[in-house]
Amino acid sequence: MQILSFEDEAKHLGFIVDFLKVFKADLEMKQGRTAEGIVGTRYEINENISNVIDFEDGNVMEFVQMLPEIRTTEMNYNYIRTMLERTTRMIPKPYFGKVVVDGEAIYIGTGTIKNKDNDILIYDWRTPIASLFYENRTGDLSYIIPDGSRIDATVEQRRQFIIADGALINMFDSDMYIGDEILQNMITDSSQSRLKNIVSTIQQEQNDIIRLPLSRDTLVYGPPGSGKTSLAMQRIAYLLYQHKNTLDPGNILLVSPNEVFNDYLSDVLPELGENHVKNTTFYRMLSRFPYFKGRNFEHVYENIRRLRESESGHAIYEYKNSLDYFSGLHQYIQSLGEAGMVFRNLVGENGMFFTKDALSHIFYNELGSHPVRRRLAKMQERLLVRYNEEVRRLKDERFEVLQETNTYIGETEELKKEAHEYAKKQLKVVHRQISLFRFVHFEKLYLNSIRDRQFRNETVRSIKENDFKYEDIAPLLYLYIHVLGKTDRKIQHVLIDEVQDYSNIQYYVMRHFYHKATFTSLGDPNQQIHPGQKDALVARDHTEKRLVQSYRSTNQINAFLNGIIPDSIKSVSVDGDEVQKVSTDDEAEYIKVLLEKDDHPQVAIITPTRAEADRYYEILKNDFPEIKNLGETDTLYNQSFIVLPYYLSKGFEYNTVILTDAQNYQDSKHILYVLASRATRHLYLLNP
Ligand SMILES: Nc1ncnc2c1ncn2[C@@H]1O[C@H](COP(=O)(O)OP(=O)(O)OP(=O)(O)O)[C@@H](O)[C@H]1O
Repeated sequence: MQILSFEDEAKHLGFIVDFLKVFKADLEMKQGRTAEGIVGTRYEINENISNVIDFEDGNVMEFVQMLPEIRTTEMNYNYIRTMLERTTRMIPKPYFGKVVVDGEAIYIGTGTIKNKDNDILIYDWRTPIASLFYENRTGDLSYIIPDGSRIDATVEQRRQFIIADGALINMFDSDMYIGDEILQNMITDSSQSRLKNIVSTIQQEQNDIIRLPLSRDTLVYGPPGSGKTSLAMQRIAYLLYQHKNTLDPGNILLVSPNEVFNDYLSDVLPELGENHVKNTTFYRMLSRFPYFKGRNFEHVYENIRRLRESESGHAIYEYKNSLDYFSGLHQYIQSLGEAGMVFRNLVGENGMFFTKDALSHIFYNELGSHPVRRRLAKMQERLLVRYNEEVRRLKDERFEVLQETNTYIGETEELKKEAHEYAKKQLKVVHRQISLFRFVHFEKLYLNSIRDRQFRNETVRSIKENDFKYEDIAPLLYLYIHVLGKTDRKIQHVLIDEVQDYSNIQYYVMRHFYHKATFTSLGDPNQQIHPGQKDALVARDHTEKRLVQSYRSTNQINAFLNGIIPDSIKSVSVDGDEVQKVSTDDEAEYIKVLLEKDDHPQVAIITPTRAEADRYYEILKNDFPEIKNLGETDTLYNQSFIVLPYYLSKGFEYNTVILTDAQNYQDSKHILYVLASRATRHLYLLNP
């Protein structure tokens, strides 16, 4: 094998950059021409055809004949646009890696580029053969092609490149990640935002997970900084590439603890283009069902705060999230076909429309042979028929009254309209109850599922006050989804980040609702910051993977983390300052002096309460005008200087982290662990 020197590689890069530039110019020209073509065809259609479509004349046929041509031109246009976007993006950095496989050089970048003869000049990192690069070693290896078969290959060389503005800066022949300079540079580069595109330094254990088949559920556990969120993103890009004919971004859902991921995704994965992957939170699932509109549910943040700040509330929280309650709820749902379904009276402005007993009679006696969800659907149909009859009856009745009292003559149509409006108004509430299935009393069903009397009474009280707790969301959704058979069939893959923060019942709500989807769930049991204890996740038929290495924080910070939870992290990072434990009477003053003295590119001041975050913000905002007080529903993620209460820090990463009043976490080692692991370079604990 001939080993290319730096000069040879620089020459090759020059050739590729020139090729891309010419390719780009060519695409721009084609784009112009295709756009003109589309405009021209549309013009022709507008001028000659659509104005006078005439079946006799035959120009409909002419139009139909033009359709494939229009479609091909538009597809062509879209293809050119995608290629142009890709080429423009790749000119400054066409590739980042190379493997020489059985004598052939394979250059790897963020998209595939071919020349006119269809030779591949650059391989997309998601192609099967590019997988060899991420094995991080040379020798006899193999990779898997889409039909599932394994191809043996001898990797003779593995090379990484640092390229900027189309010029070769450096290159490394590397077959081990230890001493991987590019990875080290990336880890220590604090100038970047939280989530970087890690495509050029994906590690072997991460690569294995990214490339797991779509058809199986996967559960990934790994310590803070092991790249779980990053690899969730890369996995999305990978799956979309692998299944480009059957999967589009709209078929993938990312469930994360906060709302910021849409911004990340388009920033981090430019290869996804403009197409957006859907992102949701568990809480936001509620808004999919208008049944729950008008009910006030506690947010997860309020829930954590309430439980941390008060002695009470823990027992009921734990009860409702327990496997015991969940299995009871499930059995209860199974038995509803036989007995126990609860209905509401349907009452309009003018009195009773349908009693709950009558509804129950229909459900159990008239429709008793059908499955529950079918019965309810049929009941809804029948109720709507009854509603229409009643509207008609009320309208006629009203029309008569209006006619008798009306002093003008000849306005029958207007009177009919007025009577109709009146009738609909009388039954507006009833119509809403029917169409939203509010004739089923889900709150009552929920209460009946709570066997513990005291918890049941407590729940009755909070429901009466329209003060639903966070832990009420999952059982209510579970009931609603099961009883009515509601599912989302569009989503084919769900990625749950921070899965340790969900209880079994929450997890199964998602499993059942997205029942066509397979799941990749990622988390870390050591990072559960919710104060309530819960049973471990019971996930069936999962491929379970564990990550061990952590790429975020300095060795000193990782050592500190291992001090909190022994042997939890394997550090592959760099050395930095010692973790600072500071005793001070005036924490705010200490922070001011600290931040004025040195340049800290990104700082997060993490406080034990919301009130404290507000207080620090007030104290610091004059001296540091760029400071931002992070709110509970903010979606920003790349602020250089923020103050935030601890429960909002999940998933963030900051160059410098300052924990105020750190003695607050003395008895909550998991929280301290999460907070300390947000720091990449500098960690200060004030009054620990
Ligand atoms: N292979 C890699 N190459 C370079 N950087 C990496 C790699 N894997 C992870 N990182 C970096 O490590 C940091 C942590 O990654 P990420 O946030 O994905 O970890 P996580 O496991 O989700 O952490 P946490 O559990 O604390 O939320 C990020 O800055 C990420 O860019």
